[in-house]
Amino acid sequence: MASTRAAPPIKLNNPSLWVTEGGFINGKFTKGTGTGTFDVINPGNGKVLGSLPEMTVADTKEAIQHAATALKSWRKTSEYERAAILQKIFQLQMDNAEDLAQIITAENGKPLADARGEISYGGSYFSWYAGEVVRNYGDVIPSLVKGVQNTTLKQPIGVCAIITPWNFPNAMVTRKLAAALAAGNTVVLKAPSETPYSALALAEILRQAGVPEGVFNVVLTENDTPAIGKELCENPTIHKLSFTGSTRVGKILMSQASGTLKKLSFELGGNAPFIVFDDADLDKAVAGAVACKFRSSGQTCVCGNRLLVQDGIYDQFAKKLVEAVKAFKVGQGAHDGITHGPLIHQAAVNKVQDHVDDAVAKGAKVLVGGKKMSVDGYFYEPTVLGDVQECAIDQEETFGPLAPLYRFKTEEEAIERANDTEVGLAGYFFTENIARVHRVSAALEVGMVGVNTGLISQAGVPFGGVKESGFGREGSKYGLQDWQQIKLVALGGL
Ligand SMILES: NC(=O)c1ccc[n+]([C@@H]2O[C@H](COP(=O)([O-])OP(=O)(O)OC[C@H]3O[C@@H](n4cnc5c(N)ncnc54)[C@H](O)[C@@H]3O)[C@@H](O)[C@H]2O)c1
Ligand SMILES: O=CCCC(=O)O
Repeated sequence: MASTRAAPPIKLNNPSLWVTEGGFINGKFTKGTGTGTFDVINPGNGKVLGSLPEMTVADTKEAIQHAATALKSWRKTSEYERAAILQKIFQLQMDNAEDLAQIITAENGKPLADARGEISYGGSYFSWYAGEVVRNYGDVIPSLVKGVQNTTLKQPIGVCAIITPWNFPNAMVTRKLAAALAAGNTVVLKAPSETPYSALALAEILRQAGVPEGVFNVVLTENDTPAIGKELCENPTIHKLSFTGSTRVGKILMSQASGTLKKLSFELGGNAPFIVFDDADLDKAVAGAVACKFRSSGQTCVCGNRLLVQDGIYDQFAKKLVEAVKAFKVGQGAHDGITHGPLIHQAAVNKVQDHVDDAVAKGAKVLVGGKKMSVDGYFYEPTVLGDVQECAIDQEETFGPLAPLYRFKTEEEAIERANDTEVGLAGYFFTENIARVHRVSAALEVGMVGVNTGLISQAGVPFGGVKESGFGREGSKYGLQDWQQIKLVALGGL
């Protein structure tokens, strides 16, 4: 399979995971019918890591047709057969964990320790859904009418499209794909142009695991993203689109998908409040802020975006957070001892700078950081701003290593400010008061709440948002339902 490939630019134990031909259609890696290539950049040094072929709308249509053909037999496989394949994919992902992590770090920039964590996290969706799908029981529903038995069938939706972002090059795909395949669907993935090599490595893992041809397909593009996205939205053979990315793009896709009334699942942008009450355990709150705000250098959709800190604990929290941030080791993710890596590209660095400049112009103080780093690659100093007033961050996700501290006085004020945003993905708060735990958990307008923890994601829990953060849930038993149709069978004449 790998004989005509260029050697990987990074050291891999299993070089077959570095795919260079192009996308993956009907079980084969292919360049497709496009002309030209796009470059993939290592954000840790700004250098080109490799180039991959631009694929086309025609290639996307072909992938959809193969997925439709493959659906005919894949949907008839038993839950036990699909569970066995998912378990095999999990095992292969774990067997190749180090290589897959190296690929993530090379194209996304995150430190190797984080990339290794992503591979376990991403892999866990396959093992979790392997277990869940064989316990996917139906219903027998009491009948109002004599002689009728009501039962439900849970069936696959059909051919599904997946579009994912670059920030978790493996896990954002696997969280959708594992549930989609478990439910008996076939899939066409449009991979992010920043991190396509991880998506292709996953395709190779699925190929090695014996996933039948056409069940999983990958198309690649940078230039034709809007056209290929439109095809995935408008093609009548596709019955579901699952998208993770920005709210801006989510709105475009939703309007494009309306012509065929596709089922949609959207995991969109966030603007998470991170609230520290006076009665919080200070050390837990600081550790939570470091994990939540600075994970992946602030580039996760569930990162705290606004740190609301109560007056009585504000000064101690600010001091300890600044000390913790000063201890970060920022650099190329592949280098030893690095705790925080680069941002994905220059535009991301510029956005952090814009948010810092805007907040400072409106009265905020720089407590640490506050500047781009003058090194190769796309680095911004991990930053804490104090006494932040009304500014752009209130309504915009920074998606970078910037912790803005806002002071507040009362619980009511904190909740009102936390909810004063159009989006509602995650929210966090720290308190040792049990009544407050229940009150504030109920009051936050978000899909996920972390109480006394900055990390909430696991395969077994429902991940998703409210308001303009999207709809649908991934992971957990709800995540499987999102990839199924419920069909009533009313059997009469009994
Ligand atoms: N809720 C979640 O689970 C979650 C997870 C990760 C990231 N995100 C969000 O994603 C955003 C960051 O990622 P991004 O900047 O890459 O987002 P983005 O919306 O620009 O891109 C996401 C994906 O959509 C594709 N895309 C862009 N324009 C498109 C179009 N017109 N048609 C079809 N596809 C298109 C991109 O190529 C990429 O594959 C943040 O807002 C973040 O919060 C959300
Ligand atoms: O960036 C979004 C996903 C992050 C996670 O799954 O924890």
